[in-house]
Amino acid sequence: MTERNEVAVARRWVVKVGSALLTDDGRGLDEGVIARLVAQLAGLRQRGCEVVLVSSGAVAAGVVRLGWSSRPSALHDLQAAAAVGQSVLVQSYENAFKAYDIATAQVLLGHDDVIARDRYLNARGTLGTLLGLGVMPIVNENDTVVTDEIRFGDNDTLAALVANLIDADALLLLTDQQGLFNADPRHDPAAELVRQCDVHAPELDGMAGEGGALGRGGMVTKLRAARLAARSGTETVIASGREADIVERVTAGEDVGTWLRTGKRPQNARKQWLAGMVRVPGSVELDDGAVRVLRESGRSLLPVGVRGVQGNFQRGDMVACRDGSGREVARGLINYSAEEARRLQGQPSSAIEGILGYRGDDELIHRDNLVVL
Ligand SMILES: Nc1ncnc2c1ncn2[C@@H]1O[C@H](COP(=O)(O)OP(=O)(O)O)[C@@H](O)[C@H]1O
Ligand SMILES: N[C@@H](CCC(=O)OP(=O)(O)O)C(=O)O
Repeated sequence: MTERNEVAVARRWVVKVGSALLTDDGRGLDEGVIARLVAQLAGLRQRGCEVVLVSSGAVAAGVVRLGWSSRPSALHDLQAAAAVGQSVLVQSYENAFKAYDIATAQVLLGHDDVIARDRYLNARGTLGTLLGLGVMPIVNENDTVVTDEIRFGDNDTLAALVANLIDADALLLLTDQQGLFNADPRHDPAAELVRQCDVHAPELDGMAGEGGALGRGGMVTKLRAARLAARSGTETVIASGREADIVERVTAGEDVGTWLRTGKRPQNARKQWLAGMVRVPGSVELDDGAVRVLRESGRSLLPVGVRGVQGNFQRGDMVACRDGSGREVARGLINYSAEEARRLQGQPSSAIEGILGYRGDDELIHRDNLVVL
């Protein structure tokens, strides 16, 4: 068993492909790279893994499709290019995945979708459903509407947030270098590849440099992304998308690229992250049965087990769950507003539609979004 076994056991993957790799030295999409990548991702799926693809390349593809000679600098031109190029990009992927009988889904996310908790739950639900359906989600930033202040800019950060969102076991950042070197190899020919390191090791900060002409963030954002991904216990590997069979080799646990180790089990880390959320605008009081079920069987909280609702909160807010004596037994992200929760308390989930007039989630708080204290 190699040390990379912790990577090889990963079943849920986020694979991110950067512009530097995809875009044929700025001349548009490199269809050869896309075809090879898609073949490998189809293979990963065949081996029983779930995959979400985060792909850059919209702006570069749009610039070429519009017949422009270089990447513009004005925001609206960049957004127009992204809108045009995104169609080209997903069309290329859809064509390529079709050969493997895999349907694709375009998922465009912005900052609010992964930070605001109601949208967070929606994005999480949709991605989970797509994975369950065997579809390949292809994620990019919603470049057309984001403004400078709130854009991720680089897709490394977006990929890490997607990894948090779906509790990915591992994140693979494919770029144009073999991995993270101890200095930028473009400027230092003696630079050596870091094969593995604790993701939080401070010495990594001095090694990671800026990106090239095409990519946006360089290794700085890849390192930051690996640290973000570690919050949900996700292991990160940075590797070269130019190397043959790279996806297969990384996912099989071969010692290739740079492995940034989290050193923590996924579930614990995600729960720690949830537990660390500071704003708790309300609480629900549970009956004894619900307290027992949460404590002993780690199940979801259903409306039927709730006796009272305090405070004012929205869907997606963190809410404390208290026992009859007011002691906090758990906390989690709630699926309904305070006003709705008040109407649902004590009721069976089958009554939700009749009470609210729409069919929401069966659970008040799903067990994946619940931390028992
Ligand atoms: N320590 C380092 N090790 C490897 N690459 C580095 C390092 N520091 C900076 N880089 C640069 O980061 C670039 C990859 O990032 P980037 O251009 O943003 O690509 P992508 O589009 O794949 O995200 C590499 O081409 C490399 O020149
Ligand atoms: N959303 C942008 C990608 C931003 C970008 O270049 O990211 P990356 O190459 O991953 O650093 C696009 O599709 O053009």
